[in-house]
Amino acid sequence: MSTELDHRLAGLDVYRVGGAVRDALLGWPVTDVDWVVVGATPEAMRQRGFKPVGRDFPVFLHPDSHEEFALARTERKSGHGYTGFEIHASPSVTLEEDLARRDLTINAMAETPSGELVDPFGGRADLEARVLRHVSPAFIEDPLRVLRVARFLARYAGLGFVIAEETLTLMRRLVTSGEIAHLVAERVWTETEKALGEPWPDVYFQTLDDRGALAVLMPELVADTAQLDEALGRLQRLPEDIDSHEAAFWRWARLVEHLVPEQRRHLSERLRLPKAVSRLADQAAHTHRLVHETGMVDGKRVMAWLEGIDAWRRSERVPSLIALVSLDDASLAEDLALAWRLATQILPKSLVDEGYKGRALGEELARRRRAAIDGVMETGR
Ligand SMILES: Nc1ccn([C@@H]2O[C@H](COP(=O)(O)OP(=O)(O)OP(=O)(O)O)[C@@H](O)[C@H]2O)c(=O)n1
Repeated sequence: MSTELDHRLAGLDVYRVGGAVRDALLGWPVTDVDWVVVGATPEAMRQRGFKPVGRDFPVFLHPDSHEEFALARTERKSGHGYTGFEIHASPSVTLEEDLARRDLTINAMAETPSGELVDPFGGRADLEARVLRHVSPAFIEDPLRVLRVARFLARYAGLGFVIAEETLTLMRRLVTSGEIAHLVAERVWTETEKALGEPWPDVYFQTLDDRGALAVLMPELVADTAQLDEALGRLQRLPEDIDSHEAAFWRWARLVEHLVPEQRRHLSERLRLPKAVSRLADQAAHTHRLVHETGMVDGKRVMAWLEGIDAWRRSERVPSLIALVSLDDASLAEDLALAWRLATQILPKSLVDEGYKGRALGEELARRRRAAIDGVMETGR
C-alpha cells in the first residue's frame, strides 16, 4: 500500500507496529501489517471510512487495504486469564504507552510511514543479539505470553534466538502462580496450532515443558518423558504428499500417536480440539500401532487397521497414512499399498450383479477384501 498517497491517512498520526516492523528488520517474510493511530477518536476513524471491527478493542479496518488500524491504548489486568483486561483507549495515549503494553521488545517497535524507527525498549538491539526479552514486568499480566514466547522461539530458533534469563523467570512465575491454568482451551489450541506451523515446532513444546507449562496444559504428553522426546523427533517427519495447510494437523497427530486412546480423548477434550484434528490423530495412532506393535503384520491386523482408520468410508487419507508407514518401514508400506489397491478393486456393484444383497452382500464383500489382503500379506512378507 502506498501510505503517503493514501488520503484516508492524511493528517493522522499513524505507525506501523508489531510483527511487521520486527519481521522486516529480520528479513523474515511480512504477512500482515498492523498500524497504531495516535491522538484520534473512533468517530474520526469512522468518518474517514475505516470499518470498526474490535469487540473488545478500538480496532478498524482500512476499507481498501483491509489492514488493521488500532487506536493507541493501554491495558491493565483486572482478572484471571487472557480476557481479564481493562482497556483504556483515548486520544491522550501516547505511542510509547501503547508500545509499553506489549509482550517482547522485538514486538514493541514502531515505524513512521516514512520509515523512521521508534524503538523505546531496545527491540532492535535484541533482534540483533537474537534475544526474546519482555518489555516490562507487566509481561506477567497475560499468561498467553508464555505460549507466545515459545511460539516465537519455534519460529526463529534456527536464526539463533534464545529467551532472556529474566523472561524465563517470568514465564516460570506465570506457571507456578497457577495463572497459566486460567487460559481458555481455544487460546491454547490457537497458539499451539500456529506453533505447529512454524519451522521448529518441537522447540515450542520443549520450551513449554522446560518451564513446567506443558505439565499444566497438556499433562498427557509429559506422562512419559522418553516418549515425549521421541514424539518431538517425529514432528518433522511427515508424509510427503500432504497439503501444507494440513501440516499443523499432521504434526499434532504425530505428537500424540503413541498415546493410549483414553489419553488422546482427554487431551482432545481438554483443548477442545476440532473434530478433524482428533480424527487424524486417531488415524495416526492406529497406524502407529500397526507399525510398532510386536508380532507379524498379517491380514487380520491390516483389516483391523483399515477399519480403525475408517478406510472404507473415508478413503482419501489412506495413501497419506501409508506414506506415514513408509517413513518407518518401507517394505510394509509397499505391501499395504498393494493390499489396499487390490481390496478397493472389489466393488459392491459387481457383487450385486452376482446376486448378493443385504447382509450377505456385506459379508461377502468383507470376505473377499480379507482374502485379497491375506494374499498380499502372506506372500509378500
Ligand atoms: N498477548 C499478546 C498479544 C499481542 N501482543 C502485541 O500485539 C502485536 C500483534 O500481535 P499478533 O498479531 O498476535 O502477533 P505478531 O507479533 O504480529 O506476530 P505474527 O507474526 O505471529 O502475526 C504483537 O507484536 C505484540 O506487540 C502482545 O503484546 N501480547
